[in-house]
This record gives sequence, C-alpha cells and structure tokens, in this order.
Amino acid sequence: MKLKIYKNVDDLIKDLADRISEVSKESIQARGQFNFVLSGGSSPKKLYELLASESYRNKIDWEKIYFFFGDERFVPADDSQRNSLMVKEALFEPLKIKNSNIFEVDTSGSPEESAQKYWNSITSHFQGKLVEFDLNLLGLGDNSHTASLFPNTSVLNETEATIKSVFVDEVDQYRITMTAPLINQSRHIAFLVFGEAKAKAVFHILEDSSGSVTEYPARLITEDENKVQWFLDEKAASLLKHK
Ligand SMILES: O=C(O)[C@H](O)[C@@H](O)[C@H](O)[C@H](O)COP(=O)(O)O
Repeated sequence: MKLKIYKNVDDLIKDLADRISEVSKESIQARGQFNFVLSGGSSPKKLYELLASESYRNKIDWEKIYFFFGDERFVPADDSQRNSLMVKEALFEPLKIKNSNIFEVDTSGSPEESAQKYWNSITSHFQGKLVEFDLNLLGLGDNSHTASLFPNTSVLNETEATIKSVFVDEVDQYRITMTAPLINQSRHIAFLVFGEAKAKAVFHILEDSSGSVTEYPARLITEDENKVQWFLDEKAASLLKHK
C-alpha cells in the first residue's frame, strides 16, 4: 500500500483534498459521476471544511458527486453523534449539495431494517450493477477499527459486500456499516489518520503481524497498493520502523 507521512496535519489534509479532486475528475470523465464514501469521527472534519472552502469549491464538479457513509451510528437523524450531521455542517450545507446527491442512513426502523434499506438505496443507485465506489475515505480508531468494523464483532466475518447492522459492546450502540468486502470493492481507498493516539493501531495494521484480524479489524481492508493510500502524520506513524 502507498504511504505518505506528513510533518503537519494541514499539509496532509491539503494533499488528501487534492487527491479527492483528482479522483473526482477521473471518475466523472470516465463514468459521469463520482461516488464518494465519507468517513465519520472527528479526523475528517477539517478535510470536509477545506473541500467546502473557496480553494476547492470551484475545483470540483459537485453536481456530479454522490455521497455515501461508510458507517453511521444508529441514533436519530438529529442526534449530535450522527456522522451525517457533522458532514452536513462541514460540507453539504456550505456547498448547497442537493439531497438527491446524498445517501444518508435512515434509522427510523430497526437496525436490520435500516441496514437493508440503506443497501437497497445504494444498489438502486448502481442500477443493480456491481457496487464499486470511486473513493472510500476511512479513519482508524485507536483500537484498530475502521468504519464500524470493531474488534471481536460478528460483522468481521461477513463475506458479502453489503451493509450490515451490528451491536458494538465497546460503544454500547448499534452501528450500520459497510462490510470489509464492500469497502474492498472500491476503486480507491484512502485512510486519513493523524495523532499520537493512533500510533499503536497504525503499527498493528501496517507492520505488526501478531494477533488476529478480529483484534485489528482494519487489517481486513485490502493491501492492494493500486487501491489503498495511507495519509499519516508523523505522530501516527511514530512506531513504524519501515517508513
Ligand atoms: O463512525 C465513526 O466514528 C467513524 O466512521 C470511525 O470509523 C472513525 O473513522 C474512527 O472511529 C476514527 O475516529 P476519529 O477520527 O474521531 O479518531
């Protein structure tokens, strides 16, 4: 996998924004649209704000971008824990993205119904063809989870490329998440990871082979270097021996 380590986070975020702009142009040129999977959590907020800023607003053909969520907390739409709420404030509202371009998780039913409904909305967008997102943006938890693929959860065994609901004891919450096979079907995957707290997880995923994938779920994400790019700052990469 491709790895780039940055002294400061602002340079990292800018390079990642440029990469997103580049992949969006390639995708729109090739297929008329850019299917972009967003990550939640706190790390990507500055990236979303940069993409919505003057410097990127006119670089990207926003009308042709369709937004999806790699995972979502199973809470009401207006709950402050929602990933979609953070993205709405940082990206969708400033750019006036049309609702028809945003695929949010509807959590009004049961977790299973929400997962099925989300998957149905995605497969119909892809007109029944292979669900191949153009870019899947992922974060990494300090426990090596990504999306909502948490350690020792049943969803790690999923072999189907789909959307599943899973109860995560660690956060005492249901989550709706893309399975690893669905993430791995993406054309491009970018990990955005910075800060000291992530150093151990980065080591366990990128260099350490001890332990199991159930302990370190981000290992489920393909290592295909034509697909995966890691954007790390020096703090998150501090335990790596081979940089
Ligand atoms: O729903 C979520 O929280 C995210 O999708 C999750 O996978 C996130 O990327 C990691 O937990 C890292 O989160 P931070 O960026 O807040 O450290």
